[in-house]
Amino acid sequence: MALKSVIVLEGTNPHFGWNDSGSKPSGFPLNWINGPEKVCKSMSFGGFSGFSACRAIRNVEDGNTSKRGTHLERVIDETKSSFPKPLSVSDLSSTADDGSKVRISFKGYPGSYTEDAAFKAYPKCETVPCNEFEDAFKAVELWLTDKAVLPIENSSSGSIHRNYDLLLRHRLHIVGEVQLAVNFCLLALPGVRSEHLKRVISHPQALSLSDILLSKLGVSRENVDDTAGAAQYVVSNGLRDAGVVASARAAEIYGLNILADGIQDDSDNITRFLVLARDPIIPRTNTQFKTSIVFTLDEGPGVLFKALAVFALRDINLTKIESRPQRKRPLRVVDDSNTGSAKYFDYLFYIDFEASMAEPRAQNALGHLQEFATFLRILGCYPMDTTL
Ligand SMILES: O=C(O)C(=O)C[C@]1(C(=O)O)C=C[C@@H](O)C=C1
Repeated sequence: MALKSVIVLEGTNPHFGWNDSGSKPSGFPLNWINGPEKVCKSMSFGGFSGFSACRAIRNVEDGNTSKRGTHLERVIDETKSSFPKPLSVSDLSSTADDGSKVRISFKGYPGSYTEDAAFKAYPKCETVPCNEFEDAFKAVELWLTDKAVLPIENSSSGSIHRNYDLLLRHRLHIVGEVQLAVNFCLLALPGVRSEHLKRVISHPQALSLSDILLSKLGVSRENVDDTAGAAQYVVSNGLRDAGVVASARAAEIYGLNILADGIQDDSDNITRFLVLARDPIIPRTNTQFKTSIVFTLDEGPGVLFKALAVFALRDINLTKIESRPQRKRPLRVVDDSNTGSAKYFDYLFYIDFEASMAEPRAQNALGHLQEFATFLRILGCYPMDTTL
């Protein structure tokens, strides 16, 4: 697959000169990290460039929905004439605007759990394997794919921090989430039995979450980038002393036998994935929506308490809070005349809350937060995945 060089303009969504050959992905992951990293400097809602979240939420009066609809709806209406149409919730089907299949980039090999998540969201999608998470983002930004799917947290091992950082560094929008019950299998080449295994290869998370069985087998563990990549590696090198922790679908794709099924230590092993796109979807209220934001605060007693109170005051349920170091400014030096200068770690706070940006209470909560947040960006407003 050849790559055309394109210019990326921030905040607009022109169709670039990418010529889609229509060919199926070869199965070899894409890898082309070479452009300058784009760092988010300003706060914006969705893809509506020129309209900051500050502007979108500040002028909204509590509970005020005029005949013309909410302020946010007016902003969207005003924006329609000059910008491409945002994706709608109905775009969570398997057809793109031009009727072709949705192309989804993901990190890993065919047969990985992330690819399973893409198929759960878009059963007929065409998946595009990538070498790195960043490649999956860039594939969308360069119009090579329509969407990207990436893991964000696991019920047992917690957050995938790298992807929180990438969400901020790139300007894609969260347009959906997928919750997947991850069922690990122990795989090996045909004819190999578990007592022949000296080592087991997989993604570090898959190995650590299958600790009970692997300890019983007394095998050594070898980390690779993804579960399906481990299956491919064992097959292509004909390794008869090595097992793999991966999915039943990976066993089928690479011709491995399943020696044990459901080997995860916790029977409830759920990974949550995000679906990202160039454009946001229009927030609605006819189904349960979630909104994801990232913000920073000044130092001071109770500032995080105040930030969280803007949601509690409006009866908005928080489903996730994560903090990450501000890599651009990891330390804040504060001059205190009594004790000298103090050094604080500076954090970004990521919050998911259960409300749609079409609801006044969500707009009001963010308007309130904006009064004391030093930075605020809405990462996306999207339908909740309530299925497993
Ligand atoms: O290796 C894979 O198959 C993946 O899709 C990645 C990933 C992850 O990074 O969290 C996804 C779910 C599994 O729990 C293990 C690994």
